[in-house]
Amino acid sequence: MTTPNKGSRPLYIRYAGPVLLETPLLNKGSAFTVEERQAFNLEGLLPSKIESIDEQADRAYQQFSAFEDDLDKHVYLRNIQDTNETLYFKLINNHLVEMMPIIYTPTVGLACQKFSQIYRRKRGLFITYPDRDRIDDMLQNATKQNVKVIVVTDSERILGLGDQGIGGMGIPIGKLALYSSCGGISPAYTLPVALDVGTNNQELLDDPLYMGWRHNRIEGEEYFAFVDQFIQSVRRRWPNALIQFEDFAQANATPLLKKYQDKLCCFNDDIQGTAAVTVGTLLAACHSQGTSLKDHRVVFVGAGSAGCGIAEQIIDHMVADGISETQAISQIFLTSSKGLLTDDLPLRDFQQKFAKKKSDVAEWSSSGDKISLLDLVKASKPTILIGVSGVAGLISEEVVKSMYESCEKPIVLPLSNPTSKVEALPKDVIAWTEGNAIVATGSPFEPVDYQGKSYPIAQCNNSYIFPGVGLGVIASGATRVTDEMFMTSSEALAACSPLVKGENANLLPDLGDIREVSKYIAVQVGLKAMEQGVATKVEASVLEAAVEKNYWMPEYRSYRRTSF
Ligand SMILES: O=C([O-])CC(=O)C(=O)O
Ligand SMILES: [Mg+2]
Repeated sequence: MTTPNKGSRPLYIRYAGPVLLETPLLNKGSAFTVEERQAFNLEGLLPSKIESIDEQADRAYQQFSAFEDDLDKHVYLRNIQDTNETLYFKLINNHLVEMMPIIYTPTVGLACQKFSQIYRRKRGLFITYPDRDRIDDMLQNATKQNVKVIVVTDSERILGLGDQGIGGMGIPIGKLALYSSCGGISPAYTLPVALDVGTNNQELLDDPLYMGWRHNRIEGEEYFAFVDQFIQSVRRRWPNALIQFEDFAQANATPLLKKYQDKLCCFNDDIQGTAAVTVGTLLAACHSQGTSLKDHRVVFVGAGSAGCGIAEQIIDHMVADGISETQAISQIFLTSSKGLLTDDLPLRDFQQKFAKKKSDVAEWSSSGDKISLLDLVKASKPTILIGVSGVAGLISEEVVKSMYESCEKPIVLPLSNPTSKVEALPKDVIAWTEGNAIVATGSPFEPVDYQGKSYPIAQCNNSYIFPGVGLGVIASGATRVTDEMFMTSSEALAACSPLVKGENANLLPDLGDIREVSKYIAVQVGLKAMEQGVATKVEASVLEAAVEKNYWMPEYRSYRRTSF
């Protein structure tokens, strides 16, 4: 990576002595120079050898490699993050492919479940319901002064693991680590937030070590009023900050997005980010097959906000490809535990438009009652199958084989996270379809060997999207995140797919290339923001330069002392 950094400019700082070594954004540990050690009262506090960041990273990598257990590795890395953020990101950048599953999906899921057991040091803000009248003060206490990106969760639906109380804080921390390592947004500008509205997870409530508010979840009007208090405080403190909603339960995710989408710079990653990466993956798959998305039939396993969000974006693309919205909707089928969504079932707002007329499809049911996934696959002959249910194993051998009977090259995306929740294992899908399926998953999987051939499994995870979208928003100064900006991010991702280069290449770019991909997405998203009038218009070359300029790389800056 050769991106120029603004790192050569010295930084004027107020801290010295042990406090400087305890400030993760500023600490350089053994890399403090002789002059800095003298100027900042550090003499005697460190071993004498002055090290480079590369030497430090080599030592840290050796220590990391000595751990066998992934959660231990996670704790180790989190500890470096809380001690020296520059070194943390240097290490992650040097070993992104190996470390991403440790700092993010799937290990972060376990870290959330065990948050109170593995807790070491403070990071981010915990905003607890009983303190709701002091949120302005709490935002003043944040160690970061110039916050540009906030990832906030209320932890009610952490990955596919459900309510994790304040343990959900692991997710904003993990997502923001990717903002910095993949999206080049300096950690000085990022803030993870956990809204502690209680938990309904009895195991946590009974756990003496649980560190959150021991109370059942606040719901309804009080809940929405509390979230609004938080949002309004953020607007007062950092009016231009981008807010990413993460892992809210379905029942709240869509209303919150609808409420704030047009009023502030925000998005919901599980709805819009997941949809964008999925559509990007589908576009890449279509491109490799020489097909158009508008000619596909899509079955969803799971009909929550993520599934409906993906379905919405697929429809937008089908319409852009030239078919009517009605036609597009007729090619999309969503199933929940009650089978195919039909108009005789109780439906959430966001599910309504996808429900089929029961009278039109009643005969598809083999039981005379609900239309099961298998019934649906037999009747609708899908070419794309997407798992967003959070339930392991729902995409069965029978279902995939039945799909394969009427589709030579099925596209199968079991997307649920973490790995333990995946709807089907890639190796099974490949075997059930005699090596003919295109498979992508939400969590990382090793390539599959089938009959002497290796099949790479793309990780269709929103990490391909949100860092680039965030960088694009910041670099362009966008004030809103529109649906069209997400649509653009899908197309930009698909344009980076290496599959076109060879039969066995991966559907999505290598993680090792994710920084370049994020920059490309950022520029496209920024241009779209300008086109839509939510960012000030500049030449593309000016935006490209802004993306480069905003792209932070983990290198130490030299320090000068501010006069006191
Ligand atoms: O975190 C991930 O890997 C993807 C995601 O947003 C989710 O599953 O909630
Ligand atoms: Mg999420």
